[in-house]
Amino acid sequence: MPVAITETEPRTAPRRRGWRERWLAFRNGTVASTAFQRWAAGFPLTRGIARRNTRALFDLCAGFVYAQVLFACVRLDLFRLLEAGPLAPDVIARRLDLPQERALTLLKAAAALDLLTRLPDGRFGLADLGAAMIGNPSIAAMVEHHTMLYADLADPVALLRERPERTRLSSYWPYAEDRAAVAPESVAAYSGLMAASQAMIAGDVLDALPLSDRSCLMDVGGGEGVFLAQAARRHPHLSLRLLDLPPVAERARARFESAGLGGRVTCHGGSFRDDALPQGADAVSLVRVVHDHDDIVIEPLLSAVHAALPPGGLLAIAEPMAGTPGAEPIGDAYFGFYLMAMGSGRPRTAAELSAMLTRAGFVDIRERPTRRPLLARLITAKRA
Ligand SMILES: CC(C)=CCC/C(C)=C/CC/C(C)=C/C=C/C(C)=C/C=C/C=C(C)/C=C/C=C(C)/C=C/C=C(C)/C=C/CC(C)(C)O
Ligand SMILES: C[S@@+](CC[C@H](N)C(=O)[O-])C[C@H]1O[C@@H](n2cnc3c(N)ncnc32)[C@H](O)[C@@H]1O
Repeated sequence: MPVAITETEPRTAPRRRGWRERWLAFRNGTVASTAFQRWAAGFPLTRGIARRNTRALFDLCAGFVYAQVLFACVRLDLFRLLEAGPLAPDVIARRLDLPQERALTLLKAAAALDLLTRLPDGRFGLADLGAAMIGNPSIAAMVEHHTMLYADLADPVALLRERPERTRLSSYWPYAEDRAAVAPESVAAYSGLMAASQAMIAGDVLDALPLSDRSCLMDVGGGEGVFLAQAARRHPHLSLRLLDLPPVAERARARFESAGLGGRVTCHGGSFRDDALPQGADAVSLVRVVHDHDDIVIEPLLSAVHAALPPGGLLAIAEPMAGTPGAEPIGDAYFGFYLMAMGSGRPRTAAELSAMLTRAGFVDIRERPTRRPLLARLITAKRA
């Protein structure tokens, strides 16, 4: 069921501000006091909250360590080693070429993080999170990719203060650097990563996206075409178009040919910043594209999509969004800092996207719930 998009940003009613601020000042002063912290950690009615807060703050301090435990598991291919079943620590140590006590340190850390489980006989096997890594190999690719992100975030204050000309991530995503042309060799890495990780979201988005009454879908910034290939299989009546930078569109063309879909998809190489959009589609998708770009790029793009659609034409925006209930750190913290390091774009709330769509002339703007909104949410809009 589509749902109305409402403002999720906190609003403070001016009349209540004085009361709220006084309460916050009292609360913060109390929580900051070490005497109160000690008391609350012992008092039966506050003990649970105090322990949760201590743990939450500790987890924030330790996040990098936890991430590096996962990174070591990925680098050593530990999850695949355990796919066939649990193994004893000395066997694992030999297979990973690690000293026994170091292997045990890793195994115990991974078990503490719910990646592995330790059986009563001392062997280690996959737990839920480790098993999920096997089913989604693109998570491992993201974990490897994070070495670049963490290098850029080594001095977060410098990143916040200055806008560096170049970062590891801006070189990785060359279109973020606003270069006139993007070379074929510079798109292979990011296109491959996007094609792999698209597998995690295409199904969720297509489950929620009504396409049965459409005849032609154009995926703008469609990468290597993984999203369109899934759309093609679900909707045999649809004709399909993909627009991406020329070297990416070329990779998509090759992928469609080898999947036997060459006859159904037209690939256009061009830039949505500089070139007119191809005409003729009655549905357009922007999957993980809007958040990559600043408003100065997205506002004209939405107007161009509006102009390229016929009356009643459908636009779909799918991406992780800021302010997603239960996933706030993914939008505002992870993608906020990721995109800042990349030097282009920002995570937007559904309400912000909705306002941008209204300004571009779209109507009937609604959110269509997806299975895993933390990975991708979907907003559709129509040309009147
Ligand atoms: C079997 C029985 C009886 C009981 C089991 C109980 C049960 C129901 C357990 C649940 C088990 C289960 C189904 C677990 C599933 C877990 C899943 C699916 C986990 C998925 C995790 C996904 C992750 C961690 C995704 C990470 C994605 C990242 C880091 C994406 C980064 C994206 C980037 C950097 C994109 C860049 C593009 C740009 C530039 C911003 O546009
Ligand atoms: C983050 S990727 C998303 C790819 C794909 N939609 C997905 O979700 O897997 C953004 C895509 O937009 C493309 N792109 C960036 N700037 C572009 C431009 N000016 N014109 C056309 N495509 C562009 C990139 O080449 C890349 O394929």
